[in-house]
Amino acid sequence: MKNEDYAIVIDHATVRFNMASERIDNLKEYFVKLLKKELMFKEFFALKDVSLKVKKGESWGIVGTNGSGKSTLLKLICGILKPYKGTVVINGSMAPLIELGAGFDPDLTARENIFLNGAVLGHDKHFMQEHFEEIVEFAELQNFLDMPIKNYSSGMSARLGFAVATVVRPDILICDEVLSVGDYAFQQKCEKRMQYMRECGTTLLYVSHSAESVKTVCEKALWLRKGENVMIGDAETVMDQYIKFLER
Ligand SMILES: Nc1ncnc2c1ncn2[C@@H]1O[C@H](COP(=O)(O)OP(=O)(O)OP(=O)(O)O)[C@@H](O)[C@H]1O
Repeated sequence: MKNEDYAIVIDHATVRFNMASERIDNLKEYFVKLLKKELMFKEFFALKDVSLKVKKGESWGIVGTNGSGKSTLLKLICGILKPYKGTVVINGSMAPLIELGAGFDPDLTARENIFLNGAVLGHDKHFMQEHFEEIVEFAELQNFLDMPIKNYSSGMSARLGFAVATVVRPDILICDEVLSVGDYAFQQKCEKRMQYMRECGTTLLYVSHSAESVKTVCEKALWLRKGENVMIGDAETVMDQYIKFLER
């Protein structure tokens, strides 16, 4: 297979963080230690030698317990983090839904934020005007449009974020657990939209703690544990093994 047939190629990627190895209580203490070169760090590898090849149009679930490296992997793919070792190659436009409220200004109203978030995703004002009603309708927030986002609940922000990110079909849609804060009915609606996008050819990466949701939405899955790739394969098989591991 040629490289352009893949949406994402991650080759032996390692992500390293420097973590302070002692407690520092304030900024002054930090700078004194920094100037005296007394700051002690220890290395922490959030991802260790992970490889993944995602073909265009495939849908992948990424699973693992808390702290296993799922968000780190998504941030690596979105370019928020750079690999310490290894490489990441992306082919196509990307709509990342990674952190709740990312791309929103809390002091602006929902109406203003729709345009702001649209601009962050590369859509001009005219385009956003054209799709405004559709976004609001999907998010079901007609009555809250003139409220600042800081007064939104986490579920309401997630609705709006998902509605804006999926108004056009991106080549690659990346969904972290932002959807888990939505209520059941909205999660079902998002699942349906993800399935529809998948049918239209969008490549999907989806982090979820719900095995059922991953099985419904994804054909493939990657299971991470302590930053390492435990299992990779079709979603049914990986999820069954993962559930067995959780139930031990
Ligand atoms: N900026 C950072 N600096 C230091 N360590 C970090 C940083 N970001 C993440 N980590 C560490 O990397 C590890 C993986 O974190 P990550 O957020 O990728 O886990 P996760 O699988 O998404 O977890 P969760 O299910 O809780 O969301 C954790 O141990 C976390 O503490």
